[in-house]
Amino acid sequence: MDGSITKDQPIVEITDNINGDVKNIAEKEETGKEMVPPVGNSIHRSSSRPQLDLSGAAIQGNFEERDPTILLPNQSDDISHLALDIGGSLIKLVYFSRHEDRVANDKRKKSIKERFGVSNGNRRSFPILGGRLHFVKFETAKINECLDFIHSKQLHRGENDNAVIKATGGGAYKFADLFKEKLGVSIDKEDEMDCLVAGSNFLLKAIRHEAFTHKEGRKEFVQIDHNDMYPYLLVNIGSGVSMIKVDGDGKFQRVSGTNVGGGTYWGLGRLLTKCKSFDELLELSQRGDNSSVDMLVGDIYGGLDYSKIGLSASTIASSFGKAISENKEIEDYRPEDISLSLLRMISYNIGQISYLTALQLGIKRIFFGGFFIRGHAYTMDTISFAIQFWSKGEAQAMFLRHEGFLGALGAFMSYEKHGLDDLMVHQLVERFPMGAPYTGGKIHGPPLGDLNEKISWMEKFVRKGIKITAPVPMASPRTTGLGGFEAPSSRGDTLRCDESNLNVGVLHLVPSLEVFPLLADPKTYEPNTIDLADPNELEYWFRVLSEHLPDLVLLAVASEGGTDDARRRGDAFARAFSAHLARLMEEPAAYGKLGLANLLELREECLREFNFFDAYSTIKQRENEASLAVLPDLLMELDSMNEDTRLLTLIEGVLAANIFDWGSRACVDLYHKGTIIEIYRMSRKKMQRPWREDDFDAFKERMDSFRHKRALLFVDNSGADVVLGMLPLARELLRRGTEVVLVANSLPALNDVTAMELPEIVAEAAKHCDILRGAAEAGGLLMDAMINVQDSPRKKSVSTPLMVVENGCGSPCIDLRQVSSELAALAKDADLVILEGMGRALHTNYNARFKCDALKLAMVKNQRLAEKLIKGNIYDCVCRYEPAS
Ligand SMILES: CC(C)(COP(=O)(O)O)[C@@H](O)C(=O)NCCC(=O)O
Ligand SMILES: [Mn+2]
Repeated sequence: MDGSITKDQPIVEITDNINGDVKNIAEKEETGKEMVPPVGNSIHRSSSRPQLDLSGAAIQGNFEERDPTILLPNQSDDISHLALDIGGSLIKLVYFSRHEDRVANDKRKKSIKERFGVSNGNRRSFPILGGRLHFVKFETAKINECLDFIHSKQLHRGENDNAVIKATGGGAYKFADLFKEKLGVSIDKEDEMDCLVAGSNFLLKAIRHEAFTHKEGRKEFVQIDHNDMYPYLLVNIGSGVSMIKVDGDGKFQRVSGTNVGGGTYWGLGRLLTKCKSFDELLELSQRGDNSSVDMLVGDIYGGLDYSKIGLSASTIASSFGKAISENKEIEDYRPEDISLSLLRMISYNIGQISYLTALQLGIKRIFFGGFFIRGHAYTMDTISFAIQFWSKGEAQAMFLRHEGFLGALGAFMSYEKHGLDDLMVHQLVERFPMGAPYTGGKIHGPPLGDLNEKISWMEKFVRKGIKITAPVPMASPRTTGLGGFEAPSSRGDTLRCDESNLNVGVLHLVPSLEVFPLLADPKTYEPNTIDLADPNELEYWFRVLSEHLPDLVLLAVASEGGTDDARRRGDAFARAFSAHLARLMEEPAAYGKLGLANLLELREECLREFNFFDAYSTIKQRENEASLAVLPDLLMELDSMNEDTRLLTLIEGVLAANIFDWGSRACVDLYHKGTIIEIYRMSRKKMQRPWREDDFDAFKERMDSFRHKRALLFVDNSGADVVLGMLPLARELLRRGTEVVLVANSLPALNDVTAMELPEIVAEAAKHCDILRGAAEAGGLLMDAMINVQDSPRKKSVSTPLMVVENGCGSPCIDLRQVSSELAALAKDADLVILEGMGRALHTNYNARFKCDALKLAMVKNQRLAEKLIKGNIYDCVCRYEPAS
């Protein structure tokens, strides 16, 4: 076949091309309204939940914009969107935004057509978003900032003038008049316990990585079984402490509590150390050594353990006990030591009482919440230790990532229509944009969603020479285990953009997401083949991603015309992504359980956050054109083969063409050495069997003896990968009478082909192939894309259909627990799944089991992964066939 390929095109000259090739695209604004195409009945969620009413939905503004505002004329307007928990020291806000907080008149709006030279036709090009749930906090002392924030975002605006905001906490009473006076809204007071329980139940049910244990500085997420969740003890540590036995939704009883809580720590701490804020006091404890204040077992036993009753020498015998025997005044003690001693005394006490309460009531699970904890490692370790110690290892403390927002979330849930009560894990996507959550008071993060302010804010940090790390908590303390705590490690000179240590991002509510119905066991499905728990692994992948960053920024900036504005955004993107990496390097579990797929997705999200929609658009287009030019020759050659040889050649072709991966450093280096076609040829030549993992014979046997009804082909990269690899394979399946659905990304990621780009590519390919033309017509693909196809008789098609569907994500990987409802609907009749590429077939689904036949095809383009996963080498291939399980 080598000889038959005639058209060669240079593949890359990265630096030359990036800046030279990209044309400046005129900015365009459109204000027209277009109807959103109706979503097919088969994929409509039926639900009792009072979710958004999408009937009659219409785009407001530019239809082709990425996440256009969608007007929902039939959605009742009283949908709740702000709730508060006004505590003694902090105000917590939960608010809902129905669409992205974007500047209404975004100057960067460009039509998809203009940008990528493809037609959008009347296909849906965006996910319909339910909305976003934001978590924000303010110091109560700075309530005016909170009021300003609400006002600036117009969160208090109901449709009618006498708007009501749900609120809980003492401040709901105290500040009701102020809200009326300043915002003209009434506060509807909700019971605090009701709210805490509602918030906690929601979180435990709806967020996958919500509850975790924290021992000796290590966080581990706990999978909560929704069918075996109750009863549990909820310990809410605010100023005081409440212990609530929860038996179900709305079913609970306050069973105990203690007046020694967060207020005690802060109050005593303020008196004893002169600290000005709770966070300052907590910060101080990081550098403390409590042994100078506390009386330890070793102090009593001459440095020895009291081993007979299981007490090590470093166990605290009496908090502050040393102060009685020494002739010292308060000034003689270090405030750091006092703060740590206080923190340990109070945390330990709460842990002990909680355990005794749980024991008395026969409760196995204890969850801790409340803003006292603040994601502070030392506090959590102390509570965990107390429970571990007193239960002799039988019980363990669990913490909640949204610990401080239970009340506010519960208040939100108390609106009659909130749309949350029934939401399920797969319909929520948590994202971590820079500066989220916004924090008022002492620390000013960038206001959410305002890109310009966000960039200026980051630039300010850099000018001051301060390192930014992304939101969330402090470094883990060094502890020595049972009772023997060493001094907690200091946070060094790193200033976080959010000192308040919140482990929460923005919750995207996407009602249209579904669990992929062909997963054999969704409960045990784990989409991260590499879970990065091994620190060496973590460090390696962090380095790879950091090293990739400069090239990516160049591409991203070029894709936006290389303007000053693009450069500024590129810079901010690089800083933001590096900050996330630094944050996660320090605390890998900060954003939930971390896998490689999460990191790769975070990078794409971060690009989008800074308005880089498709950094690889030019490369994708060039490679598509080059590959389409040689496709007719390839198809001719395939047609000259017999069926047996053809199937093998096709699988070889898919594996060979998977080499075109702009996310792999090794491959990008390779592209400097030849044209697309040269590299494709070279790659094919190397395709000697057996491949490192080679189930081809089993697959072939199945294909020879069984005709699948419908195959889902999860496609990967643009250019040769899809055009010379997956399309010819799709054609073969069609030829054998199997319906084919090409499953592609909803949003761009690296050089992956998107669902929006595919019809055009298929149409181009169909010009040279009757099978593809008939199938694409039958699948409704050519309605708008085929306008250029000449001489195509418009008779009613009887061919096996070829369809395209978006997968619901914008990542180089795929988490099959959250796919588009369209894909889920089409999957119901499918009996073959083909996953292609490293991201989807290896990083995420190498170990996934399916209810139907599955084929996983990928070239491994990373030496380390090759060694680890298949005990092979870079450019080795995987052809893993697994019959239905
Ligand atoms: C991002 C990718 C998963 C994309 O691979 P693909 O799915 O396109 O085959 C892959 O390029 C990757 O894992 N890159 C790691 C970085 C590197 O090896 O340089
Ligand atoms: Mn890819």
